[in-house]
Amino acid sequence: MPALISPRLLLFGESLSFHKFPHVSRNAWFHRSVCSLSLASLGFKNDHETVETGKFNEAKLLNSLTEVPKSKAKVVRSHVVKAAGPHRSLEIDSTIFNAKSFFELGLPPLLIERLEKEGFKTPTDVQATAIPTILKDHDVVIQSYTGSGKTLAYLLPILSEVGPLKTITSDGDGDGDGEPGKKTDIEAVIVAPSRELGMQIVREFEKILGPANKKVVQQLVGGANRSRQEEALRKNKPCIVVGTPGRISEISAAGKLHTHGCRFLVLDEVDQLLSFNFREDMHRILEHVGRKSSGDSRGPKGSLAKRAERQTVLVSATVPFSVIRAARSWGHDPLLIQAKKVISIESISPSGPINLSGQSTSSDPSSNVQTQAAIQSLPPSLKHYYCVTKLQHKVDTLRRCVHALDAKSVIVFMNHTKQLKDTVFKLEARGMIAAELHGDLGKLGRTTTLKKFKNGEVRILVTNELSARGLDVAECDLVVNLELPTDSIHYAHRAGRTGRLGRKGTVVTICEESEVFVVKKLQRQLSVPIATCEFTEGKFVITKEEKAVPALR
Ligand SMILES: Nc1ncnc2c1ncn2[C@@H]1O[C@H](COP(=O)(O)OP(=O)(O)OP(=O)(O)O)[C@@H](O)[C@H]1O
Repeated sequence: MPALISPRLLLFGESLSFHKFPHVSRNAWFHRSVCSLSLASLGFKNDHETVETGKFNEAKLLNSLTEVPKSKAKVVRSHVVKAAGPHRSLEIDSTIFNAKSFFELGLPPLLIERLEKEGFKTPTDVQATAIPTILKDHDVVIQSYTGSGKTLAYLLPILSEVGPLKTITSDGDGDGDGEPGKKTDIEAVIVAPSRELGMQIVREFEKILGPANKKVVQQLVGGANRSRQEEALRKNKPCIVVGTPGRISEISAAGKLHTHGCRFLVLDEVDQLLSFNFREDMHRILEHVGRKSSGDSRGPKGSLAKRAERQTVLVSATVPFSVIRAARSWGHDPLLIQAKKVISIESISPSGPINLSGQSTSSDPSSNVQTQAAIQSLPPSLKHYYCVTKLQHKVDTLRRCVHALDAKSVIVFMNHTKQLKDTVFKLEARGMIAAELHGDLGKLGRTTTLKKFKNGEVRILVTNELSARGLDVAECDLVVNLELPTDSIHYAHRAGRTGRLGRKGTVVTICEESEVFVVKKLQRQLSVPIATCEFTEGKFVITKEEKAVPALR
């Protein structure tokens, strides 16, 4: 049971920003010794030479692969991302960034130039660990908390080897075929479970590639005109495609997408892509994209030799054991990459729950697969609360919650479309600017709503699981569960829509008395304190501050 540390009543007026609440770091709970691999065992040597130092700083990278106590972590700079439209800017905690530049990670100069132009100066921890590992041709699983920059962690190594920004090799074009400019096949396939996420990844690629190179990447998402996508493939000959499983496999089955020579296969939100819904399409993709690894685990692959196999990158904030199993069967000596750790997947026990730190698994009955998968998926800067109310008062409690916290950009999660529509209607009746986002809306409706929410025209987005994964709205400062998520994994992805990239964020679960036990269970499973709160007379009142008992002990 969670230990109650201070059953006191805290009062905060509207004038006080909720960002100023005392922050309880989760890091202490998760500080465990890890089975980190050395750089040598990963094959990191001197081949990432930099002009600045003349030599790749191995010691520095080794530091990045081992746990650094927070107090000793270097603060590089404070990153403040500009808010779109009338949004305010939320401050980013700079400890998420390690003291390292993209330059030191072995990325090519053209790519670094583009990164600088777009304002990306310093890699996040997971990027600093993932980029050199992927550049060394390893198959990987990238697991780090929501909003920690996992997209660039795989996108940058791909652009180092594919497209116009890549490293120039001796044959002049970087593809090792000795024929500059010749390209017949797709070189990277990125799969995402939703249309919105797919489009977001495309935009991230386009941002880095720059306006002149937009055609290098093609989106193949469902809900959009398929023949137009096929026409673009034929005309533009992109080397990277990003899409949803159904659309990619459809176009591939029609013979319009040639991926047999593909070098990179990325499955973003892989645990969701492994679900039953996507089974057939994923099967086709795995069979037709690149050449699967032989599974021969003898010795590392020659990094200079041209790869004959595809490199498989699996990505998610939540990694259940099914993902570890998948990585083993689809990859070659796969590695698990976390913010400052690299763990051999072979060292993770095949039986029982997965312990992401590489330790032996716990005998604690609470440490089941769900717990293990969701743990470490939440940004440490998030604060979690729950508020008990009657079913018929939920929307009113939501309104009071938004007012009391003075939240500017709110995502409200519900489970059923009908109730979701009712909530929007009620919020609007109370003078709040709200909009619905769910799968029943048409493509145009979804895009427009999302755009309005991102630019601040809509204050409250009422949605369902469609938006729980990957949606990146920097200025979202409050997530509300108006209906409970089904489990800790769903809670983690919902919660992760706020507190992006080290920003502060608040998650409030509004539930009935009979549902409190579920919140307590989530607290235990996620090992985060979820305090009880109330909203009275425009004030946010913490009625009980809880301290979570770590799930893994
Ligand atoms: N090094 C960096 N410097 C500044 N901004 C960055 C950096 N890396 C990523 N970002 C920005 O941080 C935001 C969050 O990144 P991203 O969406 O990749 O997180 P994520 O870990 O994939 O989250 P989720 O698990 O929710 O999908 C994005 O807006 C991205 O552009």
